[in-house]
Amino acid sequence: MTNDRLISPSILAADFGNLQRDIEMLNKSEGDWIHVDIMDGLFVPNISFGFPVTEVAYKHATKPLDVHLMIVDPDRYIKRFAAAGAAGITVQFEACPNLHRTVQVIKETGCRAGVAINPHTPVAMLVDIIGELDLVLVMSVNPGFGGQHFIDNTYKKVAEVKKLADECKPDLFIEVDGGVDQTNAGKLFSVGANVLVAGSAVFAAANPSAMISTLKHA
Ligand SMILES: O=C(CO)[C@H](O)[C@H](O)COP(=O)(O)O
Ligand SMILES: [Co+2]
Repeated sequence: MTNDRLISPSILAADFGNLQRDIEMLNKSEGDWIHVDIMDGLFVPNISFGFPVTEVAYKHATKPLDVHLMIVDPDRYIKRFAAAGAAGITVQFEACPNLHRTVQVIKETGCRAGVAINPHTPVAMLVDIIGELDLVLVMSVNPGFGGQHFIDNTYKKVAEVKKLADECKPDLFIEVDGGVDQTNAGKLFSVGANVLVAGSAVFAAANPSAMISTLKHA
């Protein structure tokens, strides 16, 4: 497995009536992680799901769960998502007034620690914490819903994260989430992303597994 072109399909777009089937499809695909989107109706204007669905995903998955917390005050729930099976936990920069502490709490659980930045948040806000992180997630839509249109300014932001990472954190995972499909995946990898999340592009495809391969080799 190469480490520079990972795909993290989002189960937000899966068929929840057939979640086990969809996760088994992901297990057999070229996907690397399984992205789990947690929305609380406060940080974002939508509610997705919580611990029971995460536990079901963990029960059936043979791949690491990449948990994306779009919730206010995430410190309250980090340990519970770790116990539910997360391999990595990403919090939103905008939801964390004491971000170093939050990152420390994630690391104490043994999970990979990630921070996501919304489309309006400058990459420069991460300068004083990037050395502590395992992953930076550049949101390429405003979080809260699947199936949104990719924001083109993301390419510039990914290149900025890559430049920072080259200076102080060369093994950083640089992930992009929102509106990722076969029209932008290749360019995202070329500007420095090494993990792409895809929900709609995968699960709306006639052959989701083949779409994962298309994105991985874009
Ligand atoms: O975090 C998210 C939304 O806030 C999702 O991970 C993202 O939207 C994936 O869905 P799609 O590929 O359909 O845009
Ligand atoms: Co997400």
